[in-house]
Amino acid sequence: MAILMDPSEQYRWLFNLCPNAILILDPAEDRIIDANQRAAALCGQPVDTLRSRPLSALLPSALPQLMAFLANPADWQTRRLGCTHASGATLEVEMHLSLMTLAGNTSTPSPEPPKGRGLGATSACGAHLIAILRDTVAQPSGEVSPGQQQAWLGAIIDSAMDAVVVIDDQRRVVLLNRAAEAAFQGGGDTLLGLGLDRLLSGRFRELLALTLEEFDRSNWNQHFMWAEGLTAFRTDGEPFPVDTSLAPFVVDSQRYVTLILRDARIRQRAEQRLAYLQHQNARLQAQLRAEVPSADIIGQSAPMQRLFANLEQVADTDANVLILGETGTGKELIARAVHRLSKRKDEIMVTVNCATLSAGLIESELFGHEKGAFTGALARKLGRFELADRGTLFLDEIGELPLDLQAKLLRVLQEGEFERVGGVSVRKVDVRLIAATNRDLGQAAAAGSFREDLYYRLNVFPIAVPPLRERAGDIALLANYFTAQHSKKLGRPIETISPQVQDALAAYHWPGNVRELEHVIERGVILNQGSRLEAGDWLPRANRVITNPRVKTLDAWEREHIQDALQLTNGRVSGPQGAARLLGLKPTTLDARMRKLGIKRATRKED
Ligand SMILES: Nc1ncnc2c1ncn2[C@@H]1O[C@H](COP(=O)(O)OP(=O)(O)OP(=O)(O)O)[C@@H](O)[C@H]1O
Repeated sequence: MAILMDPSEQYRWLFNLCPNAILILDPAEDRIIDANQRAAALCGQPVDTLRSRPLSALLPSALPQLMAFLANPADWQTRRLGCTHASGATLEVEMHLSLMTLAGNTSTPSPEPPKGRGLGATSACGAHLIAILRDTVAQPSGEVSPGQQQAWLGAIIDSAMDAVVVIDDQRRVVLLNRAAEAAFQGGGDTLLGLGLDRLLSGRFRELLALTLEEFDRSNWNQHFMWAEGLTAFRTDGEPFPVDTSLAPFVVDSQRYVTLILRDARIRQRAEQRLAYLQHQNARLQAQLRAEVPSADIIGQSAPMQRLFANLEQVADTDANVLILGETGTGKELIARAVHRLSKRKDEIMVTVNCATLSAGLIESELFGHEKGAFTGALARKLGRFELADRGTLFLDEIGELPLDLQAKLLRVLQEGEFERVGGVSVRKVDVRLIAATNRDLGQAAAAGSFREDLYYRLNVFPIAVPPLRERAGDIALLANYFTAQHSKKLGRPIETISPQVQDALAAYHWPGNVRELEHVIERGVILNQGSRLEAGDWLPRANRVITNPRVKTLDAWEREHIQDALQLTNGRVSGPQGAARLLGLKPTTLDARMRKLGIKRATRKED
């Protein structure tokens, strides 16, 4: 550790740092002139008290020896003698004496002894003695002298991996550790006293100036600043990137700032590693999902057979796929099947539900953001496009994507390029897009709420998933499939479904499609006692008959239907007793619908 101080301060500092107890004695006046911290600790008295004590009280047995020394300094050897502690106890110490003239020269021993005899004669020639005491008894454990503490602190600062630099309020370097010497490639002799500005980039200097102003405003009270992405220069002018913390402190009314400089390349490497791990994590999660046997796609009806044929045709091309269909018809299941049957099956499939992300978040979710791009962007984040690189991105409910993001999405589809939020560099990805919606996108495009060019780009290969009511033949198949699944899961011995149940299921309109059917069957399995699934209150009631469809818009009908469901569930939206389950919708989808239709949630406490 290198340090810059004025000479008298430096003397005091070194004096106190010395691991031996030092006393400056005036034998003629029989008094102790000065003592260091170690001497104070050894004698058990503060320095000020020691200074006023007669030395005959502190070193009674030493007086004859002192006189002998003054008579013939050449004879002096290190002596063992007793020293009195504040408590009255006698300590065993070794004493080494040197002669000090008033001019400050020391001699050990002096070749020319002072003239005269005795204490008075010594004083007359203006000589003082330096007595170095070393206690010969081991230091009791745990007791650390201030000098030792200073030495330790110096060693600790030197062992820090980060560069530590202390500057005064003129920005001159007054202390630096070994790491700082290595970082700046200069020793204490070059750097101490140097204006630190010479080693900082313009931006760093500005930051330092602003920080000092800030410290001034806070009256130099403890305050901490942190900045990243700065540049400092080695003494040979070579730049290096740093992150830094700045902390002010005051000693004897002098103001200082400690700068801890960390090589920013360490952080940058850690960030790259984090990005890689995020990517790996997403990839492994996707693999895990793919390994969980996903529900087979059940369907023997003619529309489903046509769908399967289309799906196989498009899967191993890289064409974008648009899956259309009412809610709960199995669009996500189809999207997974397209990915599984494609060349990208060993890569990740990343899913984003555009309806569940707030308008403010969706851009950074899709495209990522740079650190500090907006309030709360504390770290760089990869977007779903980057995570899906080389794999598939499934954009569910794409009809809900805000218009401004539709333009950005179009650019990725056309050029495979985008920028992170708050970023300037263009990123390239290789992503296959599968999108799904239950809205009529063609109509939305005609009405201007969806970009026409994007619609055409997505609509290259549309797959329409038929609603359950158009494939009545699949209802029994699906009912058997879900009964077997849920019986197994719930440990029920159900093997068949009664004809009444089959009839009721076939007669129902299934507005919530397959999801609704699955939930109904699950309820039936829970309530059923025997080995055959029997009819009961759990079956859906007869369909609502729309007597005069022209008096109500579809939205009004939907609003009323959702409100009915909410009334039945006491306003509860999600969970097993929630309206979403009753309607065969995902809670997030129901939430989005309610927002769109202006239906307010009564309470949120249970969700
Ligand atoms: N043909 C099918 N065979 C077996 N299970 C199916 C089938 N179709 C749908 N399901 C099941 O129905 C539920 C709803 O399916 P999915 O989430 O794929 O529908 P969706 O059309 O994407 O719904 P939403 O429009 O609400 O996003 C899932 O549990 C799914 O496994």
